[in-house]
Amino acid sequence: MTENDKRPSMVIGYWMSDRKSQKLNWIEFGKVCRQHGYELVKLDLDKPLENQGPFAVILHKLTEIIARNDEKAIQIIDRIEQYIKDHPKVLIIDPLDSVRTLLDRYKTYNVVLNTTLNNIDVFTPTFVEILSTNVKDNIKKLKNAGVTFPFICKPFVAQGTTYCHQMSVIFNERGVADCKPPCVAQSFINHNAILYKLYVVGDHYQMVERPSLKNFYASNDDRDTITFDSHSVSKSDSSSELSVLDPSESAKRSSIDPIKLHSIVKTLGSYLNMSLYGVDVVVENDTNRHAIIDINAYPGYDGFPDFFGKLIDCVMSRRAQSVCSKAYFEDSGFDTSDSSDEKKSRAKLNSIN
Ligand SMILES: Nc1ncnc2c1ncn2[C@@H]1O[C@H](COP(=O)(O)OP(=O)(O)OP(=O)(O)O)[C@@H](O)[C@H]1O
Ligand SMILES: O=P(O)(O)O[C@H]1[C@H](OP(=O)(O)O)[C@@H](OP(=O)(O)O)[C@@H](O)[C@@H](O)[C@@H]1OP(=O)(O)O
Ligand SMILES: [Mg+2]
Ligand SMILES: [Mg+2]
Repeated sequence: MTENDKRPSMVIGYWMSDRKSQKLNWIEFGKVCRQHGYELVKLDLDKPLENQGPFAVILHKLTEIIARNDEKAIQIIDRIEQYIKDHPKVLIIDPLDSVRTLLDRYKTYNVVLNTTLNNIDVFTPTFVEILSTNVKDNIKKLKNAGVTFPFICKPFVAQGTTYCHQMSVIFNERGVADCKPPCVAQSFINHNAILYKLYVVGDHYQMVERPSLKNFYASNDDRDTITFDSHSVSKSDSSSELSVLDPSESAKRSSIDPIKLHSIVKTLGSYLNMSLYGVDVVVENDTNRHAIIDINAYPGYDGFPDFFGKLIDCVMSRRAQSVCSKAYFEDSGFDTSDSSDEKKSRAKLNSIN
């Protein structure tokens, strides 16, 4: 055993679905954690966390549990929130309230609307919430909000359910009957079928290009509603016919502005209070304005180089920040030496080693 092996570790409690951990090859992250003095332990959501810790960090993708909202799911989330309340020094990536905001498309678009990003030509397309099935009322609502045809209809819940990626493009008043409330109606932005995905891990980010929906025009106003699953359009291997530009259209490439992307990350990180998220951006034809059309908690990170290296870096820098935060000082009576939780954690791991 080397000196390094004997170094006491902090415990990172994590939870994500087995499907997600397989996709990310999560076992490898355990090795990266060890190299940095952390131990990775999967949370058993059916048992009290008190007996599983103490944890220095809780790292999670709980979107599907939060979105489920049934009795068992509520109990699980309550348990986690109670643990965090009882252990204010635990770092949670990301805070559950912040994730809840992102699970609600309407709230998310409102956050973007209220940032300073508008000053640099980054915007969220005009949107309105549709809560009723009354077509007449909905037409009025859309008009008042300034949502124009064609528009895209997206389920309120943004992640974690089977239906949350089922969308429709609506071309006329007749099509308004196809809105499936509760949903958000959002003006369609023509962008030559190119989507830019901005993946964020703390202070690091990476942009990847993806296929997207083709251009649709107000002059297509007699068309029937198009329904689609977003995961069949904008994955790296998608080849949907909805992404094929009409032959008359030039496939002129939009120019994505790296300075705008940088500002998006810097601005949204603090407004959202999130470390692990993805932002979908399209560049409007002709105007070159950058539209934020979607924000995802803990996205796929497909194509993100050295994801685990950046993730542990994010954990460590967020810990350093939280150690310096007011809460820490208040709670520890200005004693910046080991917290009792950390001592217990070390003792436990030393006894295992
Ligand atoms: N306002 C818009 N204007 C034009 N195209 C849009 C708009 N909003 C969404 N799209 C298209 O629809 C697709 C799905 O929309 P969105 O990203 O909101 O769905 P999602 O299910 O949340 O996606 P993800 O899998 O990234 O979470 C986008 O990838 C893009 O091609
Ligand atoms: O399917 P992928 O791996 O790509 O990841 C997708 C991820 O699915 P997973 O995390 O469950 O795998 C989705 O989460 P849920 O809606 O399912 O909660 C959502 O965040 C998408 O935006 C991600 O797509 P991306 O934005 O990265 O293209
Ligand atoms: Mg998206
Ligand atoms: Mg999304």
